[in-house]
Amino acid sequence: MSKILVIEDESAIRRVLVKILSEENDAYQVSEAEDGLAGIELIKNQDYDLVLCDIKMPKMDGVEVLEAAKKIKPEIPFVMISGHGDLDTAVNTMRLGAFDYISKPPDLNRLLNTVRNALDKKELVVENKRLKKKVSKNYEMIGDSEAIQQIKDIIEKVAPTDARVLITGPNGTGKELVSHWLHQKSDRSKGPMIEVNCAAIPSELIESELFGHVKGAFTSANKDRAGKFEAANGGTIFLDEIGDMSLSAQAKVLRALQESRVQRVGSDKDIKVDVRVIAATNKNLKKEIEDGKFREDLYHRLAVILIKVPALNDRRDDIPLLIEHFAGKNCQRTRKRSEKIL
Ligand SMILES: Nc1ncnc2c1ncn2[C@@H]1O[C@H](COP(=O)(O)OP(=O)(O)OP(=O)(O)O)[C@@H](O)[C@H]1O
Repeated sequence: MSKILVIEDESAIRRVLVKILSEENDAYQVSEAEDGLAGIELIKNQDYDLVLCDIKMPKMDGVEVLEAAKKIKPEIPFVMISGHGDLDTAVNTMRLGAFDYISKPPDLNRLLNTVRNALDKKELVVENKRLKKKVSKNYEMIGDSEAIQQIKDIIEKVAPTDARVLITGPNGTGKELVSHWLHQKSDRSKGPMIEVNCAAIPSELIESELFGHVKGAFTSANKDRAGKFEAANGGTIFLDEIGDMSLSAQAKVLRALQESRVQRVGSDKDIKVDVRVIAATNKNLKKEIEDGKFREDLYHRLAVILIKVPALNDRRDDIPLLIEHFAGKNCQRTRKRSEKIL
């Protein structure tokens, strides 16, 4: 069922619109308001999937209705109805967030197409929200221990800055989870989050993977290819297991960090990139530096903020919560009833 509201002060046009829409589809449930004030009251109290709104009306005009509705229910698409003298205003309302406009007298085909498109868009917006919620649920960080609280506090403080972060801790302790939240809570969250597992890529391929290559740079390079740094432009790159990166790749990453530029393998052309770097490792990088396996200058560039995720052994209070969480998830997946275990 799609709930549509028609706000129009000219009763003849309002009646025509309500009739056309109600007869077009049984799933359209159409309500009407005879002016902007009555319309905005209905929008406040009901959930509409679409509003058709006249521009020129007494008391509160269509632009004011649109602006007020965007503040309280921004997800509702608006289709503006424009008369003779207000076509320019109709075009301008698109900048204020209107989905589209139709002219009076309404052309049947255009009206129905616009209504269908607007309803589709609403569905997509709602679906998108639902999926985002689901994704963030999958990334929920469980734990009440002081260590986890501190990590959450640091994430809140550091995420909105562009500071580089090095996350250390044993395998499986949630380093990737921390990197996810650093990205999600940053201004870059609308940009890409590109993850590279440096340990999983053979050392001879890592440079091409990170920085891309040009055709002919090596035997299998049969076309130009962008690397992960370019793909992460405007967002975040997560270099997981950075302690396993070769020294020559480390040198190139260092240059990328210092100059915010990369060069594809086989090319000497600089490409500017705007990328926030988050790295993680389960290795003791200080020890790796002593052994000559990790560059000290790179360490200092990466560890502007250092987040240490402790092993579960050092935060045993979190174990029952994690057991409940994973058991519950498993029950959901297998559609079994979850029971309290501990
Ligand atoms: N505190 C937590 N709350 C909920 N799930 C967690 C938590 N810590 C870890 N997990 C889950 O455990 C799994 C491993 O976590 P994650 O990949 O973040 O660890 P990691 O430290 O990056 O591991 P690795 O060193 O192997 O890359 C993931 O499925 C993650 O969602």
